[in-house]
Amino acid sequence: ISVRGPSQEEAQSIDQELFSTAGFSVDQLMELAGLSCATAVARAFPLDTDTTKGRTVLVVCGPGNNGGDGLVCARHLKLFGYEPTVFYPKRPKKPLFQGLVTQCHTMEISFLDVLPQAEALSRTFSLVVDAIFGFGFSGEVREPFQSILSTICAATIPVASIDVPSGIIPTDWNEGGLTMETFNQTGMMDTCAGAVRRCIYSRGLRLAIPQADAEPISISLRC
Ligand SMILES: NC(=O)C1=CN([C@@H]2O[C@H](COP(=O)(O)OP(=O)(O)OC[C@H]3O[C@@H](n4cnc5c(N)ncnc54)[C@H](OP(=O)(O)O)[C@@H]3O)[C@@H](O)[C@H]2O)[C@@H](O)CC1
Ligand SMILES: [K+]
Repeated sequence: ISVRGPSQEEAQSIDQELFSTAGFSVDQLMELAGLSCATAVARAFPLDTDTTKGRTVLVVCGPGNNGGDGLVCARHLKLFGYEPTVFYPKRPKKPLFQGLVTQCHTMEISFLDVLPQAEALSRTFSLVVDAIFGFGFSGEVREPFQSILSTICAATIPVASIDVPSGIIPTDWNEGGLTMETFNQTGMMDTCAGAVRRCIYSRGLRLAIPQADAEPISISLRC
């Protein structure tokens, strides 16, 4: 796999620019990001209506805005005909996130209290959407997310990562792109190589809002 994209710093500055000069709000951008990701998932993993499992998607959400993207993504996947289930172990007490959870409940999206073991997870779901960490991630992965990532990595189903595979610090990607070697250098992702090989990468938000005067950002993906 080889991915080229903006660095952590560039991604953060693009978002800051969208908030300030371009006048967008967080919930607007989050809605756009979640919809873009659901669209990318539907394209990469088309709905299989022949089996119950073919509709099932587990969306694992982290405590920041990447997790918010995941909640929006789950809602749109449901509208597209999938059966998303959400695992959201650490929930911020901000109205934005509480509203997103309420919206999922209203749409009869189930929430898990406990993440199943890798084998049960692979048997029950056709895909994991990884909305655990995005460009706000830093340092070593702390619990409970270390165990959660290990379980996801041990599962045999594909993983679709929103913004960036969780556990990766997206710096210096533009030098040679993000390669399997890069994944292997980042402790956590070492054990995840199998899962990463099967992941898609969606940075829908920044693709969806072109700026006429902006430097083009090249993103490419080969699996
Ligand atoms: N800019 C925007 O508003 C928009 C951005 N968008 C999306 O937001 C993403 C960036 O969001 P973000 O900045 O909230 O960071 P994110 O990656 O979700 O993680 C932060 C959380 O993770 C935690 N955490 C960190 N390191 C950790 C560790 N080692 N081990 C364990 N926990 C750790 C950290 O916890 P804390 O350090 O506070 O305890 C914090 O709670 C971006 O990638 C895109 O998907 C879109 O929604 C559009 C609007
Ligand atoms: K992610």
